[in-house]
Amino acid sequence: MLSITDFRTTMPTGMELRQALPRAQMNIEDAAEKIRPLMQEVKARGAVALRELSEKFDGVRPEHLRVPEEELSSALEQLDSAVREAMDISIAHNRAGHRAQVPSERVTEIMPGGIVKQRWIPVERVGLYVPGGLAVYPSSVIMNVVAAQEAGVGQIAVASPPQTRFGGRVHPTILAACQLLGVKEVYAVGGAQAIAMFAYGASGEAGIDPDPLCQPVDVITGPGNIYVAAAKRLVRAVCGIDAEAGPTEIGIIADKSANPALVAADMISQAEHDPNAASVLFTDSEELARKVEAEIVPAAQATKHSQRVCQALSGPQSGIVLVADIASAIDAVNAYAPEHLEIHTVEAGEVANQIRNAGAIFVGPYTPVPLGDYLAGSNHVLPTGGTGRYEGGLSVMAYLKPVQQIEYQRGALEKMARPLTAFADAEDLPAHEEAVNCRFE
Ligand SMILES: NC(=O)c1ccc[n+]([C@@H]2O[C@H](COP(=O)([O-])OP(=O)(O)OC[C@H]3O[C@@H](n4cnc5c(N)ncnc54)[C@H](O)[C@@H]3O)[C@@H](O)[C@H]2O)c1
Ligand SMILES: N[C@H](CO)Cc1c[nH]c[nH+]1
Ligand SMILES: [Zn+2]
Repeated sequence: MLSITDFRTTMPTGMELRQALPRAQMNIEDAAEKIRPLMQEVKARGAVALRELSEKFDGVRPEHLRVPEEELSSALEQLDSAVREAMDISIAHNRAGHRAQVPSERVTEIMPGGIVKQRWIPVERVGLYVPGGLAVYPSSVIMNVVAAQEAGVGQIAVASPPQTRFGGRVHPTILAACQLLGVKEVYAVGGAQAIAMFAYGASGEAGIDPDPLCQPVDVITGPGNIYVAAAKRLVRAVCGIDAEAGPTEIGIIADKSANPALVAADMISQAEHDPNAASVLFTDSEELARKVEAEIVPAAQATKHSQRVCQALSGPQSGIVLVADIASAIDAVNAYAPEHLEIHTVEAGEVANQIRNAGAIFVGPYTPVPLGDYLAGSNHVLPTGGTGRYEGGLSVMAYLKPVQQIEYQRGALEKMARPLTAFADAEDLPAHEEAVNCRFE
């Protein structure tokens, strides 16, 4: 079921290594070309286009694109008590984790009478995407909303696909999570069309919706399938986004001390998200590789979402990478930059310290990815497709702008007049020096 890439005798380096590792064939650029026209439709025709696109991609035409407030409150009233309790724990853990990320304002005295203040200002309005195609993700409501709230964002809007099973409404657990967190602006809009609605704003349909239906936002965050990730890439010129958090990936570094049943279970757990999900094992033990394959085949066939799990595990994006030693496994992982990385080796903490590129790192056999998906207090919205080489997971920083505030007194500016004149002369910008010198004439 899992393909084998054998680097034990020779391992490529640099660009060649990146290309030799298991990766999905469908790339985000191809997906972007497919959805570009539909995003222009939303920009031009607002709610009318949103309803047409829902019919085409979600198989249902939502009556209310903007979810009425009564739907939100009744969803929370009807929420199962065990799920409510789990959400409460997740919210508390995530609040603690995200509050600790908020940087404090800093004032630096550069010279007597001259200060630079580093401020962190939240953006005004954000659009948060919550997936709802093959599975529904109330946990992603918590991951997005708690991070935005802890950053101090004032206006929070959420979008999630309309569900055929619920007559074109957003899934009730997603609505309940929104209500629990005090989010009142929720849209039954999914996929790339939701990202377009947030980026460009959308007019309402005459006689049905308020007009405008949705105002444009400053930042869009949240996970989704390849079309959602591609749409976020396309709107980068008009608003901020978090990392490209596309189809899920798990990388596992394991040595012969690892428990093959746990490794197999964790690879299956993330494969169940999407047929395009990737599960890759990096190991220096051929014996472990054999045992994992023996565990994974029957387990993948028996699990509830067997079809998409088997498709994900046998696709070109998944497999086993055999390496000469754990140092080579670390190099291969750094070249791959998995969304999630689990470490099942002796001295797992030391291996973790050598990882440079991964969305989140899960250390030891008692820290499986599903813990981070729901309850660990870390964020599960994480970079995929190798973007973890230069982007991090969702945090309060996605919603905060660093702004420098500068204040010099007369004496400090006077001291800087001479060197400033020299700079302005060197750049042949005499009006710059005049703007300073005129203050002292
Ligand atoms: N990286 C992360 O942080 C992270 C976190 C959670 C989930 N995920 C990923 O989110 C994804 C959720 O995917 P999903 O499909 O279940 O839900 P989704 O909400 O992301 O996508 C569903 C939407 O996709 C659109 N769509 C479907 N087929 C299309 C097509 N052919 N062309 C254009 N648009 C199309 C539809 O509009 C639909 O509303 C999974 O890939 C999962 O692995 C990633
Ligand atoms: N593993 C996903 C991140 O890629 C997050 C998630 C939500 N629910 C279950 N899992
Ligand atoms: Zn998951």
